[in-house]
Amino acid sequence: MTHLILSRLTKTFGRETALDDVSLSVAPGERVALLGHNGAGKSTLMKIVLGLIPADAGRVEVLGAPPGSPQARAQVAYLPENAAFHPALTGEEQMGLYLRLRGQSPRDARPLLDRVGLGSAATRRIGTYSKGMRQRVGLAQALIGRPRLLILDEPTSGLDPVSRREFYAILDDLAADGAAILLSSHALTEVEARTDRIAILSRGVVVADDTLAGLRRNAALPTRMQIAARPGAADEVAEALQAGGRNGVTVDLVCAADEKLDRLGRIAALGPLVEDVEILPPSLKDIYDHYSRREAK
Ligand SMILES: Nc1ncnc2c1ncn2[C@@H]1O[C@H](COP(=O)(O)OP(=O)(O)OP(=O)(O)O)[C@@H](O)[C@H]1O
Repeated sequence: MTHLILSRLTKTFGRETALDDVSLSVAPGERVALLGHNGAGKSTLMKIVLGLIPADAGRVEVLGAPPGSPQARAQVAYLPENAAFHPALTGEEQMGLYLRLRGQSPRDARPLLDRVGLGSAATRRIGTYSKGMRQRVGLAQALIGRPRLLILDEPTSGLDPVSRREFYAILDDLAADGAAILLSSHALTEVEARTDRIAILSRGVVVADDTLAGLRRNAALPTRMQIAARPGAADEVAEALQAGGRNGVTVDLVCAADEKLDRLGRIAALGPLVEDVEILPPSLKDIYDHYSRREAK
């Protein structure tokens, strides 16, 4: 069973179309990133999945049940963008509170905090935690009751690369245990690490839904090459390759994705005139901009 199915979802607020014919699914064990600019519709989509607001049209299935139904709620966890905790409570006390609210023993607080790497800070007040640590409290809270679908709203924004990696490592374990994960973000650089699929929302429309490799391939953006010429040979190299840019001994070349091998062949044919070649593939930002600029289909 696919854990989350959205089919032809539409939601408007007055004259504002927040979601326009959105279809998306997340299978067990899959980590899907939902990317989009401010106002693209990410939070609206999540609120519909959680059953907090209704869609105008379309179908939503959360673990085979309607969103917000007791069956769905029992198996769905949510981490809001700015999860707030009581600063005077320790991590353990705060988790104990959440556990009691879910009808579970507060004794489970410690193992949950251990799981997100907060075991050693469990008895410290949350007011003294860093942003990364507070995000982990949020994740620990989301893990209560072994949810099968996790909805995480910008969980990695503001985290440093190490915290982000550790966060993804926890998500890896959850996915390996069969949970489906949908997380939102503004930036491809933040989710590139370890998600299985990336869906890009632009003005309420899904403009791309693919693996990062697939997005890269389909965007077919130009590749840059920096060719280090032998001292004194830059002009000759630039001319032979009909390259525009030149910076000292380095010749810059921009070519279409499908011309890359041909260009490399020509560079290799220059033999000793060339000392080195650096290939700079399109950046994640270039790829994201390519899709998010694309008009709705
Ligand atoms: N309750 C509401 N009333 C009116 N308009 C709303 C409401 N909620 C969302 N919108 C509008 O719907 C659109 C999508 O908003 P949404 O919050 O889903 O975007 P988002 O992708 O989550 O943005 P952000 O990254 O800034 O959180 C926006 O144009 C927003 O102004």
